[in-house]
Amino acid sequence: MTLVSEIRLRQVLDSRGNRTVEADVVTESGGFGRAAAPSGASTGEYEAIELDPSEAIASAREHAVPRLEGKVFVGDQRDVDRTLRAADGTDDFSEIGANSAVAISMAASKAAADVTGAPLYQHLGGAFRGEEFPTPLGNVIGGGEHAADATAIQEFLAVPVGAPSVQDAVFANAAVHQEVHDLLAERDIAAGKGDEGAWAPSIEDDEAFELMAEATDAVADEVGFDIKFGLDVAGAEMYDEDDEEYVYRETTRSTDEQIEYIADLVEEYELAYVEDPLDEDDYSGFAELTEKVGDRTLVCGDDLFVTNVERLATGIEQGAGNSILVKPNQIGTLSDAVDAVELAVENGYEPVISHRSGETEDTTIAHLAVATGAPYIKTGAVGGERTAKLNELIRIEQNVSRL
Ligand SMILES: O=C(O)[C@@H](CO)OP(=O)(O)O
Ligand SMILES: [Mg+2]
Repeated sequence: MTLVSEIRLRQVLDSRGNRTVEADVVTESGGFGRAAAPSGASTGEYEAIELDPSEAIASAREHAVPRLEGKVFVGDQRDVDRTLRAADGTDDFSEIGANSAVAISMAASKAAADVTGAPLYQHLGGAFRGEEFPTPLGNVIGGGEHAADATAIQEFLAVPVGAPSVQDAVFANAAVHQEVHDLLAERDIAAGKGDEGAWAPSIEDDEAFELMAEATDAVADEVGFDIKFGLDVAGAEMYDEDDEEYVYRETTRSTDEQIEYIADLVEEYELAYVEDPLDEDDYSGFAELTEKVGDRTLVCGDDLFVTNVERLATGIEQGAGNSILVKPNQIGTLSDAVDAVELAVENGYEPVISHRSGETEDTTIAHLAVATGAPYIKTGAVGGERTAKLNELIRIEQNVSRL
C-alpha cells in the first residue's frame, strides 16, 4: 500500500465551456491518477453541493489536502472518501464542494490502479470483473434544460437491448443518432444539438416519439438486433409546484394525468426505460407508476434518489421505481456511489451509471459501470466527452484499457 504524497487541483473546461475542478493524485511510489468533475444542468434539489470551482479548490486545499497527503493509503478508497467527508464536515459537501470531492475521489482510484498496474475497473471491482458490460442508453433527441426551444421531455434515448456486444451497442446508438438526423432532414426540420450532443429540434414531443420509433426500427433492421427506446422526462424540471402540474410546450398535466400519460407511452412505444417521470418529491407517484408498468419497463429515479442511499431506502420502502441513476458527483465520492449501487442491487433495483450534461473527457464512469456489473450506462451517443466513455467501454471489452 502506498500513501498519497501529493494532490494538485486546477480549473479546466467542461464540455459546456464552463470551468470545473480537475485533480491529480500522486503516490509515494510514483503512482498517478487524474480526474475531473462533471456538472449538471437539470440538477436535483437534493444533490450534493457544487461550489464555484475556484472556491471549491481553495476550500479543498485548506481542509482536505492536508488530511490526505502523507496520511492516507491511496488503495484504501473507503478511507480516502471518509477523509474527504470528515474534512468537509457537512452532509452535502457544501464546505469543500462535491466537485472537489468527486475529482479527488476518482483521481485517487486511478492512482491506486496505476500503482497495482490493473485497469481501473478491476481495481474497483476485483479480479473477476470485466465479463459483463452495461447496455448504453444513448441520448439522440433532447430538450428540456439541455436545449432551448426543443422537446419538453429532456431526453429520448436509444436502448440497444439486443446488441451482442458493447461495441455493437455503441455503434447502433450512433446509427440511430444519424438516422434521426436524416429523418429530420427529410421533414425539413432544422436541428442543432443540445448539451449532450442529442438533436434539439423545435418539435412537439409527439413528433419526437414518431421519429424515435422510426429511427430505432430502421437501424434495428440494418443491424439485425432489437433496439428499443426510453426517456428521461426530468419531471422535476417541468413540475410547477404552485399549480401542481407538469408543463409541456402546448399543454399541462396534473399528476394523475402525468402517470396515465407515461403509462400509455410505455404501452404504445414499448419503452424500455423511463427516468424521472414525476417530480423529485413524489415518491407516491413513482410508486403508482411502478405498480402499473414496473413489470415492463425500468422506472428510474435520478432527481428522486440523487445517488443517496437514504433517499433510495425511502423509495424501496414505498415501491417507488425499480431502477436508480448513479452519478458520483451527485453524492460526492466513489464509495457513496458504490453504496447506492449495492443497496439497489440487494433490493432488485437496476443501477444505471450516468454522465452529467456538462462533462469532461474523464472515463471513470465507464470503469465504474464494469466494476459494479451495472446493467446500464447513460453517457450520450456522440460528442468527444461522450465518446470518451463509450470508446473506453469498447477498449475494456477488448481488454486493452489502462486508466
Ligand atoms: O438529468 C440527467 O439525467 C442528466 C444527464 O443526462 O442531466 P444533468 O446532468 O443536466 O442533470
Ligand atoms: Mg435525469
